[in-house]
Amino acid sequence: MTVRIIGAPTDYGQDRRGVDMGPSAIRYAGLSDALSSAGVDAADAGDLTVPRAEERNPDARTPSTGTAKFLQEIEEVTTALADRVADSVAAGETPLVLGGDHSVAIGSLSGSARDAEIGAVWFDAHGDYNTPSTSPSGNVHGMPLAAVLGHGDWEGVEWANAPGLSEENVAYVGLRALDDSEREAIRDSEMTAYTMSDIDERGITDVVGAALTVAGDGVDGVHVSLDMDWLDPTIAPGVGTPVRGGVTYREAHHAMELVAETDGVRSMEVVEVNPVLDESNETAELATELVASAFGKRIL
Ligand SMILES: NC(=[NH2+])NCCC[C@H](N)C(=O)O
Ligand SMILES: [Mn+2]
Ligand SMILES: [Mn+2]
Repeated sequence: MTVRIIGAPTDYGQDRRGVDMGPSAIRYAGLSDALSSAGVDAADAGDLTVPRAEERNPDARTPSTGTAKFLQEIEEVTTALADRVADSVAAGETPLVLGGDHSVAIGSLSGSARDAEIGAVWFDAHGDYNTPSTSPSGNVHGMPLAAVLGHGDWEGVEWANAPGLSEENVAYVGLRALDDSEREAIRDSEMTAYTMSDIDERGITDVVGAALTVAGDGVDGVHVSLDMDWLDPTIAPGVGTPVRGGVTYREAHHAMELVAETDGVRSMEVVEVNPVLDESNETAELATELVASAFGKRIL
């Protein structure tokens, strides 16, 4: 199996600078070697070209509601990313996107879903199901799932919609921080949502197994989206929107080991690593380890 590494060094989806350095931090943590030790061929396509915010639209950082900040920039980045991801899948590879903030998922998912039906497992503290009118922050990293599914204001926004992904094949794992409107929208949707409480009650093995089944049901493949704030901030401090009560080190590894066992992984992304907020690159190192587990690395 060839894993095609695609860096997406963008921070346009949120307010805390530095997450654009995520791809460097993850490579520096030894991603290629970790993938080789998992037994896959790693081919690094380098980074997408992302224009600096300072050159573009500095005023757009002013907090606002009723909007989606840097939407023009995000459209440019994610449409370029979608092409790279689609090309990689078409070449028989498995693309691995390195964020960047979670807005990159718009590109990963629409690229992976081009000419195909896919499912998605969303490992995240957050629902990322806001629309410009429901978002409390205007940050697009809180909206990518709504965008690709065409929910609310995102309906008919062609560059952002991924018609090959339907709600029935989306499963969240580890939710614990939802905005009120988001909570309602997720309940009303056809998506399956496993919260941290479900993990407490059923255990990680059961929950991840169920999520993979939902995502993989009747589709051509599954996209795995790993937001590093899914983990507890004590082990993954280098993220912009940390939330207490996340999964442990072992739960995370075991979840990724289960991902590797499915065989159906079509594409993956690891996002929200912010080296500026990190402690000696430990979040990037953990991201690297988890990716290796997701691609088959085993203890014995
Ligand atoms: N990918 C993330 N870290 N998303 C955090 C989203 C936080 C909040 N729900 C918002 O929409 O602003
Ligand atoms: Mn998150
Ligand atoms: Mn997220």
